Amino acid sequence: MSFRVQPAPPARPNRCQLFGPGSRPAIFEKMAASAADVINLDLEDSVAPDDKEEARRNVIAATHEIDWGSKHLSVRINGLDTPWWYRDVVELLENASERLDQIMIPKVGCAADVYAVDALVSAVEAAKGRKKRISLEVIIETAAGITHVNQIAAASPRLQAMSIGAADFAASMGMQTTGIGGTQEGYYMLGPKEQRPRQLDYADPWHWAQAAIVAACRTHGLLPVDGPFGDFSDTEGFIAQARRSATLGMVGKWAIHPSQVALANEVFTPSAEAVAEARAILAAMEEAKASGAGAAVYKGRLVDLASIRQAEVIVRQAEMIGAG
Ligand SMILES: CC(C)(COP(=O)(O)OP(=O)(O)OC[C@H]1O[C@@H](n2cnc3c(N)ncnc32)[C@H](O)[C@@H]1OP(=O)(O)O)[C@@H](O)C(=O)NCCC(=O)NCCSC(=O)C[C@H](O)C(=O)O
Ligand SMILES: [Mg+2]
Repeated sequence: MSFRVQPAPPARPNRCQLFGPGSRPAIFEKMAASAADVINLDLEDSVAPDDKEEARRNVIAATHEIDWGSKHLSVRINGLDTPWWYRDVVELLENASERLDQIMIPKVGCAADVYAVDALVSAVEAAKGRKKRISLEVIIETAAGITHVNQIAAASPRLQAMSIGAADFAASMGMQTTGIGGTQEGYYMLGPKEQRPRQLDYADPWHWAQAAIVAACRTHGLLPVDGPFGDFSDTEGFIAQARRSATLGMVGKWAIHPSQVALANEVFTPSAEAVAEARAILAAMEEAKASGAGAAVYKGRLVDLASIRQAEVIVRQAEMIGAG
């Protein structure tokens, strides 16, 4: 391993990020009452251009008036290619309460995008004497964003999390789909000619980008998060996508409808069985170490020092969520 020890990500639960339009204050209390670990009040793409100013006012008021409990309260600002983003930052940090935890930056294409927002946040934070240091989250949802994912992950000490935005990512990459996340019907493999017609084997078009995001996040100590799954009537599809993301190392997933919150929490909370197995592996490795061995056999399979690191991931996640 490099002499640079891999930094740990922020020790806070991030199993589900529930989104809601800033232009729809009627649902804010329901968002606050949800089981989501993170709340994303949106000023960007779920808010129509004519509603941008009112949405900003609604969100600022919500930081004063609503009890968000222990949730991580985040506001998605408009993209840096719009006339709104700088006023989003200035008015939020001049007027929102200290309850605001985070600003989410959409469509980040390079480290300089993060630097620009960090500079403006730092200036207004200092000018207003805000006590709580605002964290940042970025969305990787463009060709430029995935190309520069590593420099983006290292772009600011405020950065805590990085999400993939499947809808804009597909548009930016020119992917032939209007689906938001999950299985894409045109992305499949066929078996050998003589075995046809066989069921189609659907490959995963998001895998490479998700893995690149996880690698950049783990290298720089950020939380890697899967973004939206648009068809909120497709419970199985959501769970399948979330399980793939969890297996790749992501810590959570967005919910764009309240029905998705419990699904994300279930997938990203290690099961009691998984935690028990991880603890048993750690115990087996303790015995092996006591006898001077670096490797051991557990239930007929090899466990060694790498198994300790794998098991510790599961136990740490469970303990942080209070599930283990
Ligand atoms: C998707 C929705 C527009 C659906 O809203 P609605 O038709 O009201 O849903 P329901 O009738 O099923 O509502 C059932 C009850 O749930 C409440 N509700 C609805 N939405 C939310 C919510 N987000 N949080 C909490 N509660 C919610 C309703 O009020 C009903 O309550 P009750 O009457 O008391 O039973 C809507 O869900 C919505 O707007 N979702 C968020 C959309 C959003 O924020 N999109 C932006 C993120 S995704 C994106 O931007 C793409 C990404 O950037 C990328 O590029 O990939
Ligand atoms: Mg988007």
